[in-house]
Amino acid sequence: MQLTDLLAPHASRLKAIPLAQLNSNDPARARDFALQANDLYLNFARQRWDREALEALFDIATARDVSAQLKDLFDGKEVNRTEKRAALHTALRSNISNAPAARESNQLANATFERMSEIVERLSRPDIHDVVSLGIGGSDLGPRFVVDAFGSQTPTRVHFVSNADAHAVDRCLAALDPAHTAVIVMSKSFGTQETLLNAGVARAWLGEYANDRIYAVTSRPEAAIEFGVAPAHVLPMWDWVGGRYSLWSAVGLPIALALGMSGFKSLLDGAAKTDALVYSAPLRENPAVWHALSVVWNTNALGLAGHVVVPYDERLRLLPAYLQQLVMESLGKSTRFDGQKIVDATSPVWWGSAGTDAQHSYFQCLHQGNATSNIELIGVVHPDHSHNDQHKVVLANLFAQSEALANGHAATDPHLAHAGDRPNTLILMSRLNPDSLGQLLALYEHSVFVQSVMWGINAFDQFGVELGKHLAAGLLRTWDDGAAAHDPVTRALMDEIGRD
Ligand SMILES: O=P(O)(O)OC[C@H]1O[C@H](O)[C@H](O)[C@@H](O)[C@@H]1O
Repeated sequence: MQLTDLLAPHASRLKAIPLAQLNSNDPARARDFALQANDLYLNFARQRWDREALEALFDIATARDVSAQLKDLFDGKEVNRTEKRAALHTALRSNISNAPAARESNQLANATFERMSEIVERLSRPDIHDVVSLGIGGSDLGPRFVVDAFGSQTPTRVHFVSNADAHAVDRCLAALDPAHTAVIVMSKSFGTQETLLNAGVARAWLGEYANDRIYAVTSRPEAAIEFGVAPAHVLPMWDWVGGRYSLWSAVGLPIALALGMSGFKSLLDGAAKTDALVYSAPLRENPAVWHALSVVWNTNALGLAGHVVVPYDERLRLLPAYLQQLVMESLGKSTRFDGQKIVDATSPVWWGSAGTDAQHSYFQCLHQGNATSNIELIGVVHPDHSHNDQHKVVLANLFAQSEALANGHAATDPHLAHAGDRPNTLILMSRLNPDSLGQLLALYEHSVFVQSVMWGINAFDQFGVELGKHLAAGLLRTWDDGAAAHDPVTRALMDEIGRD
């Protein structure tokens, strides 16, 4: 049976009760619908659900075998069924599972960690001032986000270039000196167009320094060596780590360079704390399951097609971009494992940006537009600056927005009325540091996996990104004859650029 049908009786009951009333009728929700997950606090009381609806959701999660599937994930079973592989990103930071595949992967990860340490040390020499990381998607978004969050804690300045548009690489290199710069080419496949193009530009720019200064992280070392990377400069990736789950692997090298190995290790340790909790907690106490069920509820019971993430901390400004790939490349699918079409709606569109800036932009629409989105508000209790009064303003805004979205405001003038009933989740962390960030990111990863189980999706393939790449390659092959083989609109576009 479809989720929409299973949840429909609860949805119609709850759509008739204002969210403010749900909380005033049952004030204990404020505590009972909250969980502590190590240093993270999650509150789901402003979700438009009640105890009965939650029971139904947990029953569905039980029927869909969420606990067993989570165990399979950690044990290294072939959860990536279309590509017949494990997805063992948890083994990059935890050794919870005793399954041989998980153990073996954990050992490889530990050995790679040692090699990363050596490379970090080698690149910390005084004549290297800057390191440029070239990668895209999963080989860029995670490290870029974490390095942006904490800045460089070491003398090494780390830069990122991802886009095929060469303005990006030019702009980055123009500010650097080849005599004092190293380059890391990050590509699991070592076949990604954007990355290889930018790597070619960087290699030429490095000139005489190229041999000594190019490093690579890839699952195809032979391709990296052929490109000109010294074998000792190549760190491994494995097919059991998906790109968007790879910041815990050697793809985290830019993080290790910016934060030091100890900072990178703290990130891994934080993720391991969430792993341990998610692995052992019963469904009803499992933060990843609660989080996943809130997304499923909003999508399949309330019909919301958007999920907005607003971190009230400038350091987390790139979190929404990171989550967009993690979530939507994992769950933006409409075919089940068994090849059947999924009739239920699947992943909402995830988007967002840092608060308080977001309040002066699209919050108007969240408050008074037709409700289309679930909203996730994230706060950090203790800042790492000394402007405590200013920090209070940030937290007051976060709390106020959550209340306004949920409870609304009655007014006789309809232009001034706020309907409320905008569901939102609150996540607080005591402090933002690599450990707590690791905890948060692992929580999102596990929530994505639980959502995938609820929808019957393989969270670890991404065939949807191939068609566009394939068409672009075909266009390039026939570029000079006006892309004759393509459709009338593409031919009109080719004519248009040909006229310039
Ligand atoms: O690491 P790479 O092989 O260069 O892949 C980089 C990215 O590109 C692909 O097209 C996928 O959509 C992403 O999942 C991947 O992270």
